[in-house]
Amino acid sequence: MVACYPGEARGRYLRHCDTGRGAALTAILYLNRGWSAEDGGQLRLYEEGFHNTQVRADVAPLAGRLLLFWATEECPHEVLPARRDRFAMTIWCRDTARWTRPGWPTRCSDAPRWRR
Ligand SMILES: O=C(O)CCC(=O)C(=O)O
Ligand SMILES: [Fe+2]
Repeated sequence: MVACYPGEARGRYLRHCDTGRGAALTAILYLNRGWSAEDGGQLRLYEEGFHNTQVRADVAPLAGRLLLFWATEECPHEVLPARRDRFAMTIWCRDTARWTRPGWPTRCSDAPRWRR
């Protein structure tokens, strides 16, 4: 999917998790040349937990930047208001093994964790 967040309307996407898309991983490629901090539109990542408001990181949507994160409650996120048109190409990577293999974790908190 390619999404455009219109700058004129201060396009944004409120805090959510990418659950319900049948995906294990979200992959986003940003397409915005010459993006600066004043343009807003950062992807704000929160600490794990749907209601957790602690900010983990703000990521600028710079052209060529590829961002990967779990499409689970482990990675709540939102797109902050953009002040110019903001483009992003997203692929939700499915993991069919999750549904077919007995005992496979259905929540990332049950799976082996990345070291931070
Ligand atoms: O464009 C982004 O940085 C994130 C978009 C997003 O969260 C989504 O499409 O679910
Ligand atoms: Fe999302």
